[in-house]
Amino acid sequence: MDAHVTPSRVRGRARAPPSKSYTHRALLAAGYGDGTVVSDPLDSADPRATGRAVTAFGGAVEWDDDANVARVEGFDGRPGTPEDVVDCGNSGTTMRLVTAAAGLAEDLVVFTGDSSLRSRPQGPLLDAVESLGGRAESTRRNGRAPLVVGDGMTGGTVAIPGDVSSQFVTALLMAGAVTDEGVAVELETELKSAPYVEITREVLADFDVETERTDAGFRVPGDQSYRADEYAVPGDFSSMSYLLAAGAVAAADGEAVVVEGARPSAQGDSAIVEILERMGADVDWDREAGEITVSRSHLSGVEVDVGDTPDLLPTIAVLGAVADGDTRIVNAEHVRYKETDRVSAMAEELESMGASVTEEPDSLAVHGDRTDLRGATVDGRGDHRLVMALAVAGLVADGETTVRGAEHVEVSFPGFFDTLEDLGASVGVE
Ligand SMILES: O=C(O)C1=C[C@@H](OP(=O)(O)O)[C@@H](O)[C@H](O)C1
Ligand SMILES: C=C(OP(=O)(O)O)C(=O)O
Repeated sequence: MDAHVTPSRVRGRARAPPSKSYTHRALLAAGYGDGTVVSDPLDSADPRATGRAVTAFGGAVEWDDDANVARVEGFDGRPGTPEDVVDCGNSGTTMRLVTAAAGLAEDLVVFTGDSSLRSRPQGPLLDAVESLGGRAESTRRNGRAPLVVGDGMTGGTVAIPGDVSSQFVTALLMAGAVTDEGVAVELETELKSAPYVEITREVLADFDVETERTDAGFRVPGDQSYRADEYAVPGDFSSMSYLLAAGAVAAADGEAVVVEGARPSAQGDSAIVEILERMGADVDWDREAGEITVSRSHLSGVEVDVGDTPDLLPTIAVLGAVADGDTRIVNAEHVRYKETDRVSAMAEELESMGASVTEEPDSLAVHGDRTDLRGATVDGRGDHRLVMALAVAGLVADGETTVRGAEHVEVSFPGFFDTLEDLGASVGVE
């Protein structure tokens, strides 16, 4: 599907979808336990993939949209052997988290995913599962899915790089809690995307599972049980970033966009508020009410380190294209290992809208002074975050912008285009 966006002004209130990261973890934590009602879950393609894995392991997930809950029955600690291969779709979080879970299974589990997911790195996690006593292989022996995993990982100490994906650490902590020996993760390189491990630790604590930081990384004692009758998912700051960016570049004169569902949590991507502030946006976060208000103002380029916040890169790149001066997005190499290589994908797609950019291996600079955004046909490349960020750029580009692959918002923010339209944007999806 294509989204056609023409220059428009936005205003009004919008609710952020629930957090994808918290939903994945809550569903799997509930699966490790003996049942939890997850309220306000994100019902989108990626968490659905985690739900399918929990079911394949012998649990059950009932999505009740009317009651706005997912009722999860657990698989009681150790995954059973699925009857078929498990398809993780487009979801890196699912594949990483359930690979470590499958390392606990007595038999073998086969995981696959779409072509994007089958191109993403899994090698360090496979090596970790093997060194903890399980079996984990890439069928193509290239460190990528399809994967074959199982054989009863027992736990221990494992060294792992920190600069590929924090999801490896999350996966090992979640599975490690139910191993005999527990798991100590020693980081061989600096941890990127670190706040996501804190999200994990927050969710695990809410399920009565203890974890700790160590000098070398993290540790989870073994022989623990996951327990929570209910779990409530907070709003998603990565998804909010598109709505806030829309307000900052396209709010109507004297009006604002108010984003609801913004209660503080461990999400690193709440840094979008501070980034907007530094760029000169008129933004206010009422933490108690969970509301962020933003109006249109003159933006200036800044330097942003996305080491902790890789998912904000597409949003910041678009803000940089609208701002005056240079916006330098640094510490971004790990942003290349996502659904697409988002550093070069954003560079190329923004260039086709007339932006001047400089791409380096671990950074992206957008030269606002040399940029006049014009409408163009851009390719979302099957990547939900590219689609949403480019649609925001379309609000202020000269002429019509067509974003190809609009349906991929289904991964994390199924109602994205409706929400944008409700705010007054001129968008047609067909
Ligand atoms: O654990 C998570 O929920 C996530 C961790 C991050 O990935 P990496 O740790 O691979 O950078 C992030 O990009 C992804 O969208 C969600
Ligand atoms: C990278 C992302 O997710 P995942 O790793 O789960 O595919 C994302 O949502 O931007």
